[in-house]
Amino acid sequence: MALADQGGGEGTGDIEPPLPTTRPAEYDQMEKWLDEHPEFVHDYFARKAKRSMIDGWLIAHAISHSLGLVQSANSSGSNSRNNSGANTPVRKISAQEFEKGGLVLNPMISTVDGTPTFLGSNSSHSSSQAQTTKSYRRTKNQLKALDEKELMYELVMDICNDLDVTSLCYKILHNVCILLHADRCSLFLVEGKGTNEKSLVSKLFDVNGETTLEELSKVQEEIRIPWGTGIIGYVAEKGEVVDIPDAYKDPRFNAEIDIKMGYRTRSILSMPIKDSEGEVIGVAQAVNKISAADEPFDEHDEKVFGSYLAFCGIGLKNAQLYERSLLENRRSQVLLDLARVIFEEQSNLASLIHKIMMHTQCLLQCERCQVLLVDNSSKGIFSQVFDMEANDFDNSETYTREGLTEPRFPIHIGITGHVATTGEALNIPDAYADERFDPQTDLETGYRTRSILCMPIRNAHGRVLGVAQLINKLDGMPFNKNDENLFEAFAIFCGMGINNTQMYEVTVRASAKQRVALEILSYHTCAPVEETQKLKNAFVPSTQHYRLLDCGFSDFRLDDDDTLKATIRMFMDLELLDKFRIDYETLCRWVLCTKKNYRQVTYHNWRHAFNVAQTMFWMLQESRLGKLIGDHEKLALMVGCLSHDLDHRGTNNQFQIKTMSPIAELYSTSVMEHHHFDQCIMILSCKGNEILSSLTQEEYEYVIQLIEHAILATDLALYFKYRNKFFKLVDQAELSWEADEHRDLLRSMLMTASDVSAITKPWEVQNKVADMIANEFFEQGDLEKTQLKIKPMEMMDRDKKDQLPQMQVGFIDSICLPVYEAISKVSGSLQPLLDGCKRNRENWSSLAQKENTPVRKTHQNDPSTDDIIS
Ligand SMILES: Nc1nc2c(ncn2[C@@H]2O[C@@H]3COP(=O)(O)O[C@H]3[C@H]2O)c(=O)[nH]1
Ligand SMILES: [Zn+2]
Repeated sequence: MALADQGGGEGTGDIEPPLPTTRPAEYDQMEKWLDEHPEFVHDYFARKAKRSMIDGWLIAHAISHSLGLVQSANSSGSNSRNNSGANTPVRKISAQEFEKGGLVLNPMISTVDGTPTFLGSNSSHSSSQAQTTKSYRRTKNQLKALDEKELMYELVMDICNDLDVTSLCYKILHNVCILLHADRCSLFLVEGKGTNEKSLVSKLFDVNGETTLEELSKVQEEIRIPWGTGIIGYVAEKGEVVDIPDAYKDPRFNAEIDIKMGYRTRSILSMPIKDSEGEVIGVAQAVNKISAADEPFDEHDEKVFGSYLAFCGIGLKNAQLYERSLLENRRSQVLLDLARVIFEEQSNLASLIHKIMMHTQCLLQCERCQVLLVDNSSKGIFSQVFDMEANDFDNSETYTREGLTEPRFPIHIGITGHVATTGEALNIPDAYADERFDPQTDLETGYRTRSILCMPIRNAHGRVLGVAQLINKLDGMPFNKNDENLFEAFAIFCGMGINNTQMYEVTVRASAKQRVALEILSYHTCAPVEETQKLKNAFVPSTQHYRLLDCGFSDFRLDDDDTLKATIRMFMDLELLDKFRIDYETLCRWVLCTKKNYRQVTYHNWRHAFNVAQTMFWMLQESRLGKLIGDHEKLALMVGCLSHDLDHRGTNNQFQIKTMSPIAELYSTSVMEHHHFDQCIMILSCKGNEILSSLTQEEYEYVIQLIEHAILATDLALYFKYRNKFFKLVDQAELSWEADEHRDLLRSMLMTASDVSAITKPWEVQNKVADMIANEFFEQGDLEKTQLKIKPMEMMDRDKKDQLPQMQVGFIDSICLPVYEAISKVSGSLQPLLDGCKRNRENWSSLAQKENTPVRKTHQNDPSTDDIIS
């Protein structure tokens, strides 16, 4: 292979400038040099060859003998890239390959449950491993010495293993000459089976015992005989033998061929060749029996001929099946190649269609190939029209790939319109004879449309996306069944490719829109400058002042500004600003922004987040945990607490799922918690809010991972999942500070302990907070009743309000006491939380007794309760 022949493929889209038409002398020198240095060529190719070059090579070598379309490197001395098909290796395949022997390949698409599929059921023959074998053949004289039985045996053996149709036909004729002592023999094969246009085509004509196959193939012209015409047509149609002693006396005999060949036909013995099912697949004809007295063929000859052709029929059928399986294989290669191109090009519709058209044009060899896309918004018109002519291959500079957007024309006109509206494929041999054809464009352009093959392009759901149309086959014939089959497969690939590309374009747009939305959002999320400056300049009172280290702390006395300053105070006391080089103004902005991103819901608002952070602060400062928990962990826990319910909507995870909210579409478990974390990240990455910006990349990733873990841990479902492991470790005194998993578990438990810490507060505080929680639950319950028309769980049912005390006892028993008991065992200084929780249990319990209803272990997230939401 000459490298110059294959260079610069179109396959990957990188078009190289065309080389000059006359090949400069240095090219020849260079090529000579390359020929002499194969190692260099190999090395160069291995290092530098582009994908397109390799594809070109593969295609050229996979189907290298396609009807003269392969440009030989040294043919006419010109560079092949300037010939038709420049830049594209696909030019080297032609649909005519598939016409070989007049075979119609099976349709490529079968239908499974109404869905088109390429997986055919006709693969039985294609798995054939058979090869054409070159066995030893006896000479003519050796054969003549055999008796008739032996001869028949030899001649049958001679053909039984040959799977090449041409060589097999040659052998058959050669042997028939010997068997029948005939001067010449011919063989015709049936074409167009299953159609109304069956005919007989000469495979080999006038073979005598002497001519070789090579000699014959050089001179033979194809002779096509219409079905039922002449002697051959008669034999095929009737399936009968015809024995004619004197041809010139038979009206079916056509003397023209004798005149052309300068030959005199006397006797003829013509016989059908049938396959194993008795169907005529060809006709063999022996001419002029060689005998001393010019006797014609006799009954005995008929018998011998008949017996031999019975075997030939089977052999021929096998060879045809084998040939077809090879072609099907080759066709699969072509389609695979197209599939690769299509799936490589997902981003640009125009370029994708250009590539598809190029492949189609190359394979189906027609003058024009068009793809018309249906307008998505106004279904009655084609929005884009792509048009490629055969000579566009030669004018790649002038050819524009962009689809013409003007003029838009209505779908209801002409052939394309018919296909787009009905979804029906059309194969029109003569456009002007079809009333649906609109000759207007021909009139305007002077072009003459003859044959048209037009197919709908559909997406996976069967919606017509557009229409693909081929005009005028280059060989002047109408489009045939094979063209239809191939083109249908192309249309399916087109549909997939166009669909993918359109989806990709939609996704790109959606993503751009989302980015715009995020930009706007982050502008509004951010704290206003004045507020940041005010907070930055404000005096931050001490921990004592805010009683932040008071276990019974409550935010009730504090106004919003105080909650902000108290938050900053906690960061200061934990020395997080110094340790993580957090810019003070950035911290102020971040705290403000975090607060702003809590909604004004009844319970899950900023105040809740602030209280949770305070409990965490208290635990980190007051207990021995503070010494064991690392600074990065402390930072993550504080950021985690403040962010853990960001953008809460006052409704729980189950509600998101039941209402199919967009958040539930994003996540299937810990739905809201994932959203809280996403919001946290969004704020942390907002300009001016980057409190973690001084961390190294590694530290940053670690802290973010800890924050995520902390926020997700506030999903009580996860608390239930992991707590037993933790309780066991604590009970068996096996909790180890060295083990990452143990630390993870501990941090999770601390998050839960902080999250539900209102339950540990003095009674007035707990009572008020419980009321807030209950009210938020009732609000969700109201929504469930009114919007979802479902019965809410008791805890959320306003009508069951009176049951609050026993439900609080249930909540304490199932969730709170176990966690406080466990963490008090880890650090004795956390005991006040447990004590507070127990005191509140007493209070709720005595209230429940007053209500005189049994205490129920009820909580939405406790799997041990009956009321767990399904
Ligand atoms: N029944 C009840 N549930 C509570 C109480 N305090 C907290 N919770 C629940 O515990 C959950 C902890 O995580 P969230 O803050 O998301 O939501 C909280 C409520 O669902 C309470 O006093 N009573
Ligand atoms: Zn919470």
